[in-house]
Amino acid sequence: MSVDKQLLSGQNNAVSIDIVDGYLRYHDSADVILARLNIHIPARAWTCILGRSGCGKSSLLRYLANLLEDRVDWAGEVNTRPPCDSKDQITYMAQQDLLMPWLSALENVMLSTKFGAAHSSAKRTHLMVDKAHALLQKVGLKDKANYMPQQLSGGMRQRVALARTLLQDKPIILMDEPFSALDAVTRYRLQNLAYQLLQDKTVVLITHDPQEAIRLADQLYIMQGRPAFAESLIVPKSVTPRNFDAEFAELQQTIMGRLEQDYE
Ligand SMILES: Nc1ncnc2c1ncn2[C@@H]1O[C@H](COP(=O)(O)OP(=O)(O)OP(=O)(O)O)[C@@H](O)[C@H]1O
Repeated sequence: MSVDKQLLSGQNNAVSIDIVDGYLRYHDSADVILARLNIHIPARAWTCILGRSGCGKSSLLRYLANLLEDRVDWAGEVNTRPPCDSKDQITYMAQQDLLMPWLSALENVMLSTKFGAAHSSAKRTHLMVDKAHALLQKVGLKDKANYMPQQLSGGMRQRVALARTLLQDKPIILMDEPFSALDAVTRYRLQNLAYQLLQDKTVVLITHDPQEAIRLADQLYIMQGRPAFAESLIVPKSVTPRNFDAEFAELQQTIMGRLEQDYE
């Protein structure tokens, strides 16, 4: 497929990840953070991960995103299917929007195109600008393309970050509490938007919010213990994003019980 066609259509290659017997320890600490960690992350589905503060959720995500590089000892397997270099397949979206304050919303969405731009043709650049505008429209910020981050609300900034994530068009999206700093309604709306826009992606969402996890999860894990392992919980059969019902409430209660136990 030509670069232009790829840009227009998206890569659309589905990738699943299996973590087998994961073990993680920071070089500068004697504490083992993760051990015997087994997680199946299916392609084109949402895998949500909960766990007490400090259990190692971000460490796991950052390791998968290749952000910990030489700072940890890792043992165990991370198998992607189809086999691929996960570095090329992953976009990481953090709790903080990480927008560059000196760039406009549009330029922030296009940030990834600045790297390796040496080979960019004028046609490709033009195409990316069009695509960035189209994505800003999708996230409801069509009229804010030239706004600077400080002129946008927290929810708007996270929508710019979402558009930036989409522009990269990688099959795997790792989200580390992307909605946690937002008020309840903005969070709810952004969950729906992200769900809608990331339907063909393999998504891993770390959250502290059991309701968020239950609304969105096709696969749900709780990390617990010291060092932490992951337990899979069965989610309701209803379609996501789920509405609140008896099954939802029951699972929420189960999760709260597990989390509470783990603080003891
Ligand atoms: N660079 C580091 N060196 C040593 N230990 C670290 C480092 N970064 C994090 N840790 C430790 O690893 C453990 C897991 O941290 P991590 O941020 O992954 O937890 P978390 O589950 O994401 O927490 P939270 O939910 O509060 O964000 C913590 O005990 C933390 O102190």
